[in-house]
Amino acid sequence: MTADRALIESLITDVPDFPKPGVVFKDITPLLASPEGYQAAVDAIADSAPEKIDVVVGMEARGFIFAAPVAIKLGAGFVPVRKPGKLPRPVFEENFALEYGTETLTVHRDAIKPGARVLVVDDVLATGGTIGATAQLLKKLDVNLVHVATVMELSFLGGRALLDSNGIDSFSTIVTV
Ligand SMILES: O=P(O)(O)OC[C@H]1O[C@H](OP(=O)(O)OP(=O)(O)O)[C@H](O)[C@@H]1O
Ligand SMILES: Nc1ncnc2[nH]cnc12
Repeated sequence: MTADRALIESLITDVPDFPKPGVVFKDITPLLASPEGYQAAVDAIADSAPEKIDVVVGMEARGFIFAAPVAIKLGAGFVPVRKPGKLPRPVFEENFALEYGTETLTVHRDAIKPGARVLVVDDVLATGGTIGATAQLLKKLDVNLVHVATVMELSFLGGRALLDSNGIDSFSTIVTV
């Protein structure tokens, strides 16, 4: 394990039974509060991009925290995928299930030019519902989803299967538990 990966892993804290009994919540706030840890996570995600990226997509809310600095670092644009009722112009939307409930994600219908090379960034891959729904939104926008990167993967929840079924063949994560 590299020193950066060990640092990042050490700064993510388990919180049992949040937001409901039986869920072990991975709290990234200590990582964000560490200048070295946060920088290392942003650098590792930016380095994971396999080719030139036009647009980095981040999902509300924790995805924004990593996706926006990665976009700046790559010289790319940033496009938010948001929860319902937040984007002011016409949207595409997708409903899905996650570890502790159900959710809907939306994106502006004209957010990204067709064919643009897109990197999707989020904090956690758990069931894969969030990334799967985002991939469906990006299909509607007819863009080229080049790579998906997260800070952490909860491998016991099997999210990779949903990535596969959504045609995502390029995925990386910094920490796997
Ligand atoms: O792989 P999945 O099962 O979809 O879970 C991962 C998602 O869950 C969390 O978001 P959450 O919906 O809790 O919202 P937040 O970012 O606003 O905290 C996390 O930030 C990921 O986006
Ligand atoms: N266990 C977990 N910890 C943090 N974020 C999550 N998103 C989905 N499951 C999660």
